[in-house]
Amino acid sequence: MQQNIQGMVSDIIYRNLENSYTVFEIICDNEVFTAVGIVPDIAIGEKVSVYGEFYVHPVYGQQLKVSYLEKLLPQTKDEIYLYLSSGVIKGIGQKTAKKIVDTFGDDTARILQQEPEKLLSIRGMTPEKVERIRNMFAFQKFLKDIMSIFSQYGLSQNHAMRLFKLYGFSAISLLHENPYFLLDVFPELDFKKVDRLALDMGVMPDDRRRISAKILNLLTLAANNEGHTCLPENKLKQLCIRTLDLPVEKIEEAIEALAQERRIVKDEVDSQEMVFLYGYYECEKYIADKILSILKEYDDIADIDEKIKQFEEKNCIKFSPNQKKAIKMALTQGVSIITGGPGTGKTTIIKCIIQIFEGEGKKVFLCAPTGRAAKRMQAACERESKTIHRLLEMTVLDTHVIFQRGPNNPLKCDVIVVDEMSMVDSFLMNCLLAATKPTTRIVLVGDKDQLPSVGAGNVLKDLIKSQIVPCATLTEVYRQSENSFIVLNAHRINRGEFPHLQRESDFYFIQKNSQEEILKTVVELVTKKLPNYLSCDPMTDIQVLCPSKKGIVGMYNLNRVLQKYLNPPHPSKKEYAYKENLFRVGDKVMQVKNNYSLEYEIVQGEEKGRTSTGIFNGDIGVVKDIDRAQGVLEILFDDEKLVYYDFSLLDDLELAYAMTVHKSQGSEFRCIVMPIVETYPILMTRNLLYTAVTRAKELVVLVGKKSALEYMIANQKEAMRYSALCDFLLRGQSNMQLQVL
Ligand SMILES: Nc1ncnc2c1ncn2[C@@H]1O[C@H](COP(=O)(O)OP(=O)(O)OP(=O)(O)O)[C@@H](O)[C@H]1O
Repeated sequence: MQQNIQGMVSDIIYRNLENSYTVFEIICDNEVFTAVGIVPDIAIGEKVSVYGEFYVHPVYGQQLKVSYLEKLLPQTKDEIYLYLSSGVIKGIGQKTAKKIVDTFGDDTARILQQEPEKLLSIRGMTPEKVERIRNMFAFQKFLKDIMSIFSQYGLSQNHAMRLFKLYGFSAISLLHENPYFLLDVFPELDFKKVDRLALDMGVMPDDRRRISAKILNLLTLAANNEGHTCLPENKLKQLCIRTLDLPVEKIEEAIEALAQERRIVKDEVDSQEMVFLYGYYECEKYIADKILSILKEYDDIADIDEKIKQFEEKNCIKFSPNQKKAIKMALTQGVSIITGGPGTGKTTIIKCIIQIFEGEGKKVFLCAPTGRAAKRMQAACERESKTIHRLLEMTVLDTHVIFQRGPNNPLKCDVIVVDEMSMVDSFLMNCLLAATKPTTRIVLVGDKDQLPSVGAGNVLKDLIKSQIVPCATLTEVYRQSENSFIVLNAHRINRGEFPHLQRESDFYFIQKNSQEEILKTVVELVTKKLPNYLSCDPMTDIQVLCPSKKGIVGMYNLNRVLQKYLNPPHPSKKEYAYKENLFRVGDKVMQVKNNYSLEYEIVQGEEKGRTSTGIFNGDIGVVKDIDRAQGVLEILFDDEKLVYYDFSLLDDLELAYAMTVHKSQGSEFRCIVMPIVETYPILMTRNLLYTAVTRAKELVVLVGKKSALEYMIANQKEAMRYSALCDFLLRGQSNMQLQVL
């Protein structure tokens, strides 16, 4: 229940300067309350009125979670003196404060708020100080005005303050001009809340701004949450009608107007009228056009068969005809795709291709979408491999990501090999191709049956589906030893067959029916049995992968329980509690959002001392230290990158004893343990199970219900993605053929 407390700020325990997250104490009727929240700048001694809910924090006890803080500006002479002399305004101390109240007496409050320029008559006051006073009062008024609107609609003070940072005082007039601009700035806001606000502000239900905002918001959420680069127009219209309750003609008019303004694009894909956000349309169109323009056959490498033979002899290997075909294709085509499941020889083929290209004096660049995948590629190929972001020399300017490599400064190489292509989304593919010279050959390698990219688009599958880009599909499995069932079972699962189970193997299924039993078994395995069985460190070598985040055996609960066993509290281990998470020195953690500007220093190996930026979604680290005074966690990512991780970023960090299968893409672990439970059908799919199983190098243990496992293997329904790349490729090719005729 919302409570209101009015009192004086008596202590500021912590304040994050970047996001204004503050822990502070308020005295009210001789009682001290601890309050936390994102609030405006406050000083000890200030009078405030705070609104929020009390809750009991597991470590710090009862706290008020502040949803709105209003400064109660001083009114009387004495209050103003106390307030100004507290140092709340830079450059004004006790002496000046006294002069101000002595000069203006009971009129001081009015002068400060309405005519601060009159303060210039006081010795020591400068125009800058007057400006600071004016701004401070204006900011308080701004917050009061905006919160008087926001608070009725469940919109937070945090959003109000972020708006101020972006637009200053003009945020209010922008809000009045078009309340829906809030959704452009914060697409994650609930449309219904903003809509209620707008309607109450006088926007008519059939106002074009309202309909346009809904259309853009639906397309943005479809891309961010489900990976669609476009939506069928009919579906979009229905979704709009359902929320807005307006006739279809009104929605059609808004779609046309948005298309005229080039904020969206309408185009027919696969005989269906689709609607795109302009950016995604451009991305997919560019990818298709660029691919078509670099698709060509090269004949500059002589005696390919002989060169492959030399590689075979040197590496004591005999390539299958299919593998040889894949190698020749990559050596002679402008763009090519090599796809196959685990152990089908993709890495071996990449090595052969690189050696032959390099033997011809060609410069080859290797890259992958994630740091861990790039590292694995580097180790396997014994050559430098970078993340695509690093290859493109990414920098950040005012929170905008900029790639130094692009059409005017392309990558200087003859060949680019991209591994783990299934994880590359439309945006990244677009940027990579933009930085590729027309004469650079591109070899795309990946497993098409893995989960698709987190970001919008369906790049690898669309490229394959088009049948325009030469593609080799590897099916024979080479990595097998007598007792190894991981690879064998991954392929069985991929074919829809139940895994082969036998004692003394590296693939186990432990049947447990209730969620409580599954939880108990997973915890026992990770903390006791498997570390003994594999002689390994459960922190680094064993990874629990969950289909879902919630529930008894969901990621959140498993993390809480496993932390208790694997990194229990100790007086020597510093802790910091943030929202539902408690971070402790020694914890295994994971970054869950791309942060392009986060700085790190390499502290191990050849590159020791190098500094750079960028910690990405899925990167795993260990908390090395916690400095509450500075508000930072020291985290070592990927065993080598040391980051001073500001508390303001903690929304992007999770415990990683357990992680979702989606987050594990592109990573490998010695052992994976996976609870198998009945959950949402969309999370009980064959390719989710397949992705999980293929993460393990030495041991797979599935724990749960047999019927749930059978359901997953049978459920081929992948989350469907709307994208247009395949269609654009086909269309582009037929246009080119028409031009030739
Ligand atoms: N033609 C072949 N004959 C014998 N062994 C082979 C052949 N091709 C590949 N191998 C071997 O099979 C194993 C798996 O190959 P590789 O690592 O290249 O597969 P992969 O597709 O990259 O697997 P993953 O995706 O799991 O990394 C390696 O030990 C490799 O030496």
